[in-house]
Amino acid sequence: MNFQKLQTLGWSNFFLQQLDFNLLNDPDIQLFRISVIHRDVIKALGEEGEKTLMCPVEFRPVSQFLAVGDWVVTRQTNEHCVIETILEANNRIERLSNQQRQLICANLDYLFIVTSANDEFNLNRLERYLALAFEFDVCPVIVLTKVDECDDLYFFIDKINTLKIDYVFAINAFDEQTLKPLNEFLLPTNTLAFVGSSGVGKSTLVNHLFTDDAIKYMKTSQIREDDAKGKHTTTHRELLINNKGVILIDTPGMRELKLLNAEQGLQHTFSDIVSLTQRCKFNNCQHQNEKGCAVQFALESGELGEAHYHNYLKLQKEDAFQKRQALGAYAEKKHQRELHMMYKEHKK
Ligand SMILES: Nc1nc2c(ncn2[C@@H]2O[C@H](COP(=O)(O)OP(=O)(O)OP(=O)(O)O)[C@@H](O)[C@H]2O)c(=O)[nH]1
Ligand SMILES: [Zn+2]
Repeated sequence: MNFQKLQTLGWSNFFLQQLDFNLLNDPDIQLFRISVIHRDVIKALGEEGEKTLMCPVEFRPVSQFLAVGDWVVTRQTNEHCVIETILEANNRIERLSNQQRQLICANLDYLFIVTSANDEFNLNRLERYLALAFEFDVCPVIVLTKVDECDDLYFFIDKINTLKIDYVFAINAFDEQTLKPLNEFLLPTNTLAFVGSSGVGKSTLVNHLFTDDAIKYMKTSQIREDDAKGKHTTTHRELLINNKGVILIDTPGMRELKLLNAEQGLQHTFSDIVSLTQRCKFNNCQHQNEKGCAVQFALESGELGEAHYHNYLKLQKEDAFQKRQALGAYAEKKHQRELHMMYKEHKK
């Protein structure tokens, strides 16, 4: 096996230790890093480039067992290259979708959390992204974009500093000088992913950080697939390596992670209920049997549909649960960090 080649794909001793060494002499055995998961089509990068893999039934549904960025051991049969083992990952980002966990990506070194120095900026949202990074054990890097467009940079920086994060960068994507400090993360075999709201400048940043070659590579990395109906659909490659050897994971799931910020979405989606709650007699109304509850009144009069209301309650509960879970891990990590700082100060 050509481990040198595999290392350029992010292979490390952590994975090597998991291998059964008898397997290494078996000519039918190969190692791959998953590069695309599109419905049932799984592609992966290995010693000899990209290959389509077969996923056996015990690893289905795929989204619950396998993520882009995972390492797998495969066995070549007459017809297929079949996944035999999924190696334990350094980390895996997942989310709950219809009560089921869904894997999004695996084996990240850094999660770039992108936000912009304008109205989009929201400390709450940043906290939820950080919570996600800490929950799944990925090192967060906060990138504040569009600093060229704001008057008071320190308004934003001061807020970000309250989060006590090691890596914070303020950039103008079109000013090379401001991008330079990011080079410390752009090392060969590092795997990165970007999250952040739409329009904050993720693609712009990726295009700048990943040199011209990589952009061309991204543009030409469309893959044509036959879907079940025999039609051609186009997917793009979800794990990319630029000419410096930096690895980028960009999956649809990663882009949709903004859904984590469900609270605002809920308020928006159920604005009719939210405005009803503002008409309740008591500020702390639980909308159960309280006197003067506008919600109960609207339910009784039929102004508010039962199903609509129950859907709101259900989603609100789910969101609160996810937030508690995530913030729990975040609060814990923040606490540990503060202890560590105190300890360091003390030693000085
Ligand atoms: N002035 C300024 N504009 C920027 C900067 N970064 C990005 N932009 C602009 O912001 C707009 C949105 O940038 P995108 O890179 O498409 O944002 P995105 O986060 O990828 O958005 P989605 O693809 O919707 O998720 C574009 O018009 C960019 O040119 C910056 O640092 N300064
Ligand atoms: Zn009420």
